[in-house]
Order: sequence, then structure tokens, then C-alpha cells
Amino acid sequence: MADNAPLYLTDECIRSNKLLQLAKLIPAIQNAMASVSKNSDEVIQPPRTLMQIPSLSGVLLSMPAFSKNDDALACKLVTAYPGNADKGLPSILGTVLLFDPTTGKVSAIMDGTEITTWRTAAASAVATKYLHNGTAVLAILGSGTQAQSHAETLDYCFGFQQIRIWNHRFEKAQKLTEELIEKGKSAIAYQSAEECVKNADVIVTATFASSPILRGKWIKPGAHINAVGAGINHHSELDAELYQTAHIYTDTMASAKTELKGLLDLGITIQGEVGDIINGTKSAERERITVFQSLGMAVEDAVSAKLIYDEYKKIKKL
Ligand SMILES: NC(=O)C1=CN([C@@H]2O[C@H](COP(=O)(O)OP(=O)(O)OC[C@H]3O[C@@H](n4cnc5c(N)ncnc54)[C@H](O)[C@@H]3O)[C@@H](O)[C@H]2O)C=CC1
Ligand SMILES: O=C(O)C1=NCCCC1
Repeated sequence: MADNAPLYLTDECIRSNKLLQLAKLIPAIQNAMASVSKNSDEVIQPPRTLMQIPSLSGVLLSMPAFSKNDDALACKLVTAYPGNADKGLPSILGTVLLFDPTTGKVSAIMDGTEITTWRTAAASAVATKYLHNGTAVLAILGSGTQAQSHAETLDYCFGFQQIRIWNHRFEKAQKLTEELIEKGKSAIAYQSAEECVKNADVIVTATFASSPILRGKWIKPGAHINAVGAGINHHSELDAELYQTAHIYTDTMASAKTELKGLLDLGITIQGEVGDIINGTKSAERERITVFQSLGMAVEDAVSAKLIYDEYKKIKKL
């Protein structure tokens, strides 16, 4: 490889060299979420393009961003193909280009699946920190990639007494539960979503469900929900009653205006961005049911890619 050629970092390389560690990732994502919500030039992040391919049930997103504080300029191209599960491939596949911000030259090309997996869970952890009201029981609806990263990341941050897993295919809930138990966590698989979320303090929805899997009447007052899943229709996992009663925050209002249009058209209010709470410009009402409606932000990918690049250069002494 020529000296000035971009680095190519695969998901396997990122995993085996531990290039993306929660201890560094979570504060970086918190800073990025805060910066997005400041009226400043700290973050440049245009609305992402989202191209649907209905005949193949797939979506391709293009997500550029610049973070001044992190000196990170990047663009992620990411696809969502729910049918990949039957083909032994991840549903979410991505590639991130990291640029030298001063010249625009590509410094690294990275697989984006590890990045998407962990930065999404890190964003939910930050939202949970600012919106939750208790950390005894974590309930996760879904048992795929995001369910696993959320179980590990939220437990890393809050140390839950119990982690409950539900999936529409029970054997998959059992499989994730066994993996969590092997890692020393106290996990239980549930056949019923209602039983799974009963009295839970923090709930995660991370599925491709196109109709509600979580109902407002099942949830205890003060519970916090990280609504992560459902592809391009980001608001199909929770029922209307829940959206109508909860205090809802998102990651970026700029994307919410288009990607959550279905919710806004129902007259549902989004209180603001999680960054507003971090910055102290809005205050959380933790005694109410709160929802973090996660869309996913390009700046999260940019700061994650920069962390990986810096860590790789450090360990390889480049
Ligand atoms: N907000 C964000 O930043 C991000 C959101 N996502 C979204 O998170 C969700 C999960 O993604 P991954 O874990 O990577 O996918 P995955 O394919 O690994 O897991 C999907 C889970 O959904 C379940 N599922 C599929 N169809 C379902 C249905 N009709 N009803 C109930 N459950 C169903 C599967 O059994 C599996 O447990 C997707 O909707 C994806 O688009 C993914 C990455 C980032
Ligand atoms: O932010 C992302 O990355 C994604 N968001 C929605 C689903 C596909 C990946």
C-alpha cells in the first residue's frame, strides 16, 4: 500500500483491536449530541438523504457531517435491508469515509456496521442518563444487533439488576438471553412483550416491527423508553396512546421534521433534542413517561470514526 493511501479498517479490525471503547465513545457521543443542539458552527450536519428501494424492501442513506471540536469530517453510506437476517448478513450495513478536514483528502475507509451498532446504543445511554428515573429493570423488545449493543451499553452505564428480553420469535430472545448470562448478566427471556415491560424502568425497542409492539397502558409511570427501531418509519413500534402521554425527545429536530412527519401530523409534540437537556436549555420531567425517539445522526458516525482512526494510529504507532 502506498504511504499516502487511505487506511482500510474492517469491522473485524475494529472489533479485534478494541478500537471503539465505550469509555471513550459515550462521552464523545454526549458532546456531539450537545453540540448539535447549540446554535453554533460546532457541527455541520445537513439532513441525510434517504432513498427507498421498495421493490427490494431496502433503504440507502447518505450521512455527511463535520464536528469542529473533534476535527472530524466524514460521510457514512448505510443500507437497511430487514430481509438480510435470512441471508446471514447484518440488516444494517455501512461504510464510512473519514477525511482530513484541512485538505478534504480521504484518510480512512471503514466498515460502518460496528460504528452504527455502538454509537446508536451510546446515544441511547446518553438519553437514558438525562431522562431515566430508575435503573433496576431494563426491558428490551427485539433481540438483534441493536438489542445486544443496547443491553451491553446500558448495563455498562447503569448496572441493571435484571435485563429482560422479548422477541416475536421466542427462541431468538432465548439466544440473546443466554449470551448475556454467559457474560455474567442477570437476563431473562419473555414470551409476552407486555410481561417483559411490566414495571420496567428503562425500555428499548429495537425491531423492524411495522405495527406497535409497545403499548402505553403496559408501562409504569416514570419509565423511560429508547425507541430505536423500525427502519424508515421510525415511529411504528410504540402505540399512539404512548406517544400522546409521553414526553418525547429526539436527537435532531432537523431530521424529525421529515422523518417523524407521521407523528407530527397526528398532533404529537416533540419537546426538543436530548442535547437541549444536556445543555440545560430544557429540563427533563423524569417523573413522567419519557421517550427518546432515536433517528441516528451523521455526527455520531463522524466522531466514532475519528476515535477509531486515532486509536488505530496510536496502537500501530503511525
Ligand atoms: N436509530 C438509529 O440510529 C438506528 C436504528 N436502527 C434500527 O434498529 C432496528 C434494529 O436494527 P438491528 O438490530 O440492526 O436489526 P436486526 O435485524 O439485527 O434485528 C431486528 C430485530 O427485529 C425483530 N423483528 C423483525 N421483524 C419484526 C416484526 N415485524 N415484529 C417484531 N420484531 C421484528 C427481529 O427478530 C430482530 O430481533 C431497525 O429498525 C433499524 O433500522 C439501526 C441502526 C441505527
Ligand atoms: O442512523 C443510522 O445509521 C440508521 N438509521 C436508521 C436506520 C438505518 C441506519
